[in-house]
Amino acid sequence: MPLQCSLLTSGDPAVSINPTFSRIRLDGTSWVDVAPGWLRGADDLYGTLASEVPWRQGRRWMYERMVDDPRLSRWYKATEPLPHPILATICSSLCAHYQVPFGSVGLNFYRDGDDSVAFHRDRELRRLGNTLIAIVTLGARRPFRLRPRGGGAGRTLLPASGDLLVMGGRCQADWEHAVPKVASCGPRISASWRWAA
Ligand SMILES: O=C(O)CCC(=O)C(=O)O
Ligand SMILES: [Fe+2]
Repeated sequence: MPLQCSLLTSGDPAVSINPTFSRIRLDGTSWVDVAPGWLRGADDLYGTLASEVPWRQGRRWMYERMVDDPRLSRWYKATEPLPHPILATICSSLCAHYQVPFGSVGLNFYRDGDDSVAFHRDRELRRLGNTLIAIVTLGARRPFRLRPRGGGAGRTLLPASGDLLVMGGRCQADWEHAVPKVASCGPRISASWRWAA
């Protein structure tokens, strides 16, 4: 599906040279950084990844039967060739900004508003009190929701194409996040990198 063109989101992908980071404090120990327009050319990168990544259909057991995950995904091991060189540049920029070694990249493809990911904590990080998950949005803007595990008010962010969102601190231990289904929207790919202390 073609995406709306804009000067910042079309063209060769590149990390912005003067991004603005804002930190949203979720509570005393969990936070989310947001850097709007962090990646330029995000719609072009969306186009390349949508057509060239060998997407996989994940499946899981639910109520005693196997169901398809409502999204496609592809995780790259550190040793695997990446589908676009900018993914390595993004990883280096994130490492430089946060001064930690981010690892391999995971890609998720939400084909339309019916694709989603339910509230969850990232499995391998959920017992840890100091983690970073950096997510770059490519394509459609969709709500990204956060809610405290113990109950209470949540937050809804609306990352647009090229925006960077980074969950940090105890965000995996104490908060859950989701990309809920929406009535109608274009396709979105998220690219994510993880680090744990
Ligand atoms: O697509 C996103 O923005 C979030 C994906 C996510 O939370 C996950 O794959 O664990
Ligand atoms: Fe997640």
